[in-house]
Amino acid sequence: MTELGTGQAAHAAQADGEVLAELRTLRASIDNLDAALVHLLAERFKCTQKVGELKAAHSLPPADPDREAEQIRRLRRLAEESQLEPQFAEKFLNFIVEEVVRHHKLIAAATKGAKADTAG
Ligand SMILES: C=C(O[C@@H]1C=C(C(=O)O)C=C[C@H]1O)C(=O)O
Repeated sequence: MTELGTGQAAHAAQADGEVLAELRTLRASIDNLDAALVHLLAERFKCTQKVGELKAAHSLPPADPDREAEQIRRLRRLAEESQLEPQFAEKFLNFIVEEVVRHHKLIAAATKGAKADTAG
């Protein structure tokens, strides 16, 4: 490898500095977006917790496949419009819904147990 002249070395160091500055700026935005995602997910889970309690109280099934299919169709369309891979949007929703349904099953079991206890 050839040695860089003083001018070239200074130029390379400046370019590195600019690259690092851009990386830092982009990462600051990524950190803000990740924080927003966590907050959005926390709010979503607060809603789904209430849905789970409502369903358990009225003996409704924990999962609703028709509703899920409708949500997938909608999110795939929104993803396409936003230049996000629809397949990724579908996978992401399925990942969240799977966790929600797991919670709903636990709530249903706990509600059943509590009813059985009070039935004496
Ligand atoms: C939240 C619900 O329960 C489940 C979870 C869903 C979700 O996380 O969006 C959607 C449908 C159901 O399988 C619901 O029925 O609305």
